Amino acid sequence: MSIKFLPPLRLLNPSPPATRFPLMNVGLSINTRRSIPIFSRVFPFKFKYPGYASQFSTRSFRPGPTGSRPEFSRRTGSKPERGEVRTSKSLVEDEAEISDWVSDLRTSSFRGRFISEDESDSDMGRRYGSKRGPARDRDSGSNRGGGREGFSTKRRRESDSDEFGEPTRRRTESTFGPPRKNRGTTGLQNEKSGRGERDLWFKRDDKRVKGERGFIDYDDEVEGGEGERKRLMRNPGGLVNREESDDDDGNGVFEKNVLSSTGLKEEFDMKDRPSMSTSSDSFMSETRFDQCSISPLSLKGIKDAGYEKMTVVQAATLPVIVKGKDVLAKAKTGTGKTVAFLLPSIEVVVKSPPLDRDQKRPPIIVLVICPTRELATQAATEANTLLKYHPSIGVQVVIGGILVATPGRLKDHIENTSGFATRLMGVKVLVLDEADRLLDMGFRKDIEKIIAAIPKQRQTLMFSATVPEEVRQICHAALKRDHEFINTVEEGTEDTHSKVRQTHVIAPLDKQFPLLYVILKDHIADDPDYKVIVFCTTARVTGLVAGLLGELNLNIREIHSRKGQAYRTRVSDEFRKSRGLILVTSDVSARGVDYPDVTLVIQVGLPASREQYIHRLGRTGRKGKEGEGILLLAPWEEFFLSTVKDLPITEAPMPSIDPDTKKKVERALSQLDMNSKQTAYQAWLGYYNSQKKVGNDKYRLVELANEFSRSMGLDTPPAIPKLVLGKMGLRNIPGLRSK
Ligand SMILES: Nc1ncnc2c1ncn2[C@@H]1O[C@H](COP(=O)(O)OP(=O)(O)OP(=O)(O)O)[C@@H](O)[C@H]1O
Repeated sequence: MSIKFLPPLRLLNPSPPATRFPLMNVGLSINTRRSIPIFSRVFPFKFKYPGYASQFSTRSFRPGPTGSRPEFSRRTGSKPERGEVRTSKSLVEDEAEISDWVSDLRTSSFRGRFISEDESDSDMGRRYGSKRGPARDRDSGSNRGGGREGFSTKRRRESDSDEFGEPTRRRTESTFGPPRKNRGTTGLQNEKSGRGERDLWFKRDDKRVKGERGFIDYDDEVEGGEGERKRLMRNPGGLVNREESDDDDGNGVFEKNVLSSTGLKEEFDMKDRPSMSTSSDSFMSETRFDQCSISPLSLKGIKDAGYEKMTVVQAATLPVIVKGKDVLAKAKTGTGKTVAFLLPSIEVVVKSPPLDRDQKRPPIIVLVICPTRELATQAATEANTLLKYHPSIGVQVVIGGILVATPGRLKDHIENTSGFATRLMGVKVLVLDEADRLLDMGFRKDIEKIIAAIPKQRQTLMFSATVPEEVRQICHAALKRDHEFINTVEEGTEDTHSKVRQTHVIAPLDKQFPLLYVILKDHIADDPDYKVIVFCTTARVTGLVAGLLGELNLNIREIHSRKGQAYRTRVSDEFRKSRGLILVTSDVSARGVDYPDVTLVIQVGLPASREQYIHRLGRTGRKGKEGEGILLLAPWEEFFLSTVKDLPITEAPMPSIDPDTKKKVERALSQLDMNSKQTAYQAWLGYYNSQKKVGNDKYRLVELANEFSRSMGLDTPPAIPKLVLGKMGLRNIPGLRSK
């Protein structure tokens, strides 16, 4: 598989000097934990280590009206505070499902042209002495920031990874205004926490001003099926589901090259790390982008995107990242993490010395890894937005690029594409988006390979809405020891948004289809502008539920691995723009997908993990909006609630199912074709077989599967191929029929 580089855009003019970062006023409480290996501690107000003391002013923090704690508890290193290494359960299908959503992005929308011009004419080049010649890692050869440990040194049980699907982001349109291109202002500008703000002071003390130029080159590929395959090899129970999604483990490779920017940048130091006001759900800071040391051309792109103020995670991480620190950042869903890692990464490209224009293979300077192709696409789209004006700055020399990729294909290229490994030697910034997902067993081997293929001397950024303890324990594999853990989720508050009401309904399987119908009907009656996502456990079960709801005349769309790329892209776009629609989906849509204004998220059946519950729920209540989440479980799945007991999930009053509704649902079920029930049954069995708490007792598992079969209106459970039963370890279990 080869990577084709499309002609990049031309840069026209050097950019004027960037503004510095004088003041950062963030409107939210942030926990920034500074951690140092061995002495991992939380220093909410006081920074014990001299290196940081110099960065933070001794000014007292002004507490917010809530009198809350300070922000930025910072931790360096990732020594676990407590708690065991949580095992992760291997599964299953859907993370590779998204693979082909984005083929349209191979089109010219991302293409530009590259015209190399004589740099000597560049005003910037004259003034700031930009060098020509091959890009090089200025810091190569040393690892001043501290060592990184290999995965092998970390404890983690390999047998059970507990996540299985991560979707993607897409953000062509914002809930806060017209499509990005036309947006002038956004509602976000008005979304202040209003609760006790504190100032963040920054001081520029290393006043290096440089010319910069960049070349963005982007190759987005299908997510790594390989890692998933390996994972499933270890977990035969997952094979059934994986087989469901094998068909979309796309081989498509598409790319764009965007010639990026030149900007003049003054480096800044953060003098003070101020406190934030404490609205646990306000995600906006008081800091405007134009107060920051960002190249003016990026600022123009930001303005066009309708962004004026930074979100809290952006304000919290930018000053640390631009100082060159490794960062592990945790911020709630839908709070702008993508821009948080892209913006400073772009600045690194912009600052890099120019390449010899004859260089055929410009190095990759920033490597962004996302678990799914869709997420990679969204990140690239966001990068494109931020880089919108960079092509006009007239840079004549390509100096390097940004590559957004999924782990599997990236690994393939490292192994099979000639010259690719050399290009990777230019990597200065590695970003792991959805870091916890990328570090779990499904991807870890690929990530190890990738990390081995890029320079040790680099900056690494990891972002996610969930950072479980085991990730903190293994993150040294990628991060320097003195990295900072920036947690924007205030300690003592939930990982979910308080504006999202969460309830659970416990009902036996035979009641679940009618209940789902009643819940949806009620919601539609309440809110004519409804926009609902229904998450199901596997692709096949998703197909079945979609079929059923369609038979019941609800306005539904479905997205899962069994649907082709063009269909998914179309449905995804439609759902993004529409109201009055229900999206029935598997976990391909669980992480990162940026659908605006989702009013309700329903999760049917056991979520693969606590993290997966949080990410799925995070499809609603984005950018500070309200939302609702309902978790529909069978009584034997109730144990899951203990894994999310810190979240405010209350018991919902049991909706009543009248006899007519019951009959209507039964009739609709009887209309569904037998094949969809058979495949759903098999997939259901595979999914729960891989869920330790359910799958450990095979006899009980089969009883439950047959209960599910009856809930679909079948008197006799469908027969399953012997081979599949063997792989699942279910041969000779009473109650199963084989063929
Ligand atoms: N400073 C900003 N002002 C206004 N909107 C912003 C800003 N930064 C990002 N956004 C928008 O906020 C939305 C959510 O951003 P993003 O998808 O990056 O969130 P996230 O934190 O990565 O979510 P998830 O955890 O679900 O992946 C996007 O539509 C994005 O365009």
